[in-house]
Amino acid sequence: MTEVVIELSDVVHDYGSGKPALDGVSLSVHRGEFVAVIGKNGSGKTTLAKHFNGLLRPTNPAGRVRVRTANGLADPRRFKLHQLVPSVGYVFQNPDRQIFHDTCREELEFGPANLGVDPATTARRVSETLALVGLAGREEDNPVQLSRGERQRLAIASVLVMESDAVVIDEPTTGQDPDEARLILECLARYRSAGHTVVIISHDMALVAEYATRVIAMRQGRVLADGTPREVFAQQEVLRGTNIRPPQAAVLTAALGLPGAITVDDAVRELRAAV
Ligand SMILES: Nc1ncnc2c1ncn2[C@@H]1O[C@H](COP(=O)(O)OP(=O)(O)OP(=O)(O)O)[C@@H](O)[C@H]1O
Repeated sequence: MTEVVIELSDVVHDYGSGKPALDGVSLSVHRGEFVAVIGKNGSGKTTLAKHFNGLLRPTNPAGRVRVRTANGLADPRRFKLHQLVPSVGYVFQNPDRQIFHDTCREELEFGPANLGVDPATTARRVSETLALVGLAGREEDNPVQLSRGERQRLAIASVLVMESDAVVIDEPTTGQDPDEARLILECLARYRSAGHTVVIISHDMALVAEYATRVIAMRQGRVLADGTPREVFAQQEVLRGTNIRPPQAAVLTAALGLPGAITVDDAVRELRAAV
């Protein structure tokens, strides 16, 4: 296992309703993982993710969060939010609504400038990040000229450009067509290949199966299952009642008594091997 970048221990979060949105969650995220947090609406995914960068804090005295900083693992409470950006970046749901500038370049310069990154490094990062998200050469375009999917990728790029160790993205593909959704996941996979950790919240099980290295399934504020996509989607009995639908390939091969294939390619391979 690589080093821990985010660690939660016995985290409870109660917004005040008396029924905690997180109910005793302990887990560690390691460097280089591509984690997908899944679960039905209201299961606590966003509340969990907001603990990863100190946006929310445990409401129980025993709850503890630590994130990797330049000086090792530390409690986010010791830092102002912007001081944690080098450790964990966060992309909110509907980041499209957070585009403010007149050009793609300015949109991407904003974060590094706030962090005090020098102009030459910022310029290099802006062009590299635009290339990473498939928007090379679009520096001077006005974001309103971009397609819906391109705007989503620009909004994600505005966080990736800060080169946080880990990036947490709440529902990166919601509202996107399948091709665009795949492009977005490809961008995140490339970001991960460059040595970063990626955590997404997603309802798209086929893409989760294909891109995530680890799946955390949530139910009523607790971790219901945690493992590789293959391990988690094989637990169809456990997932029943959560409205998490494993990818079709997993359902098909399970019904045929073949061990957990989770992508169409896997299923074809397993079926060929079985006949
Ligand atoms: N700011 C808040 N104030 C009060 N209750 C909240 C708040 N945010 C979330 N909740 C409640 O906490 C629970 C978990 O919500 P959360 O948004 O973490 O779930 P989720 O799995 O991310 O849902 P979704 O898939 O709909 O985004 C829900 O019952 C929700 O109503």
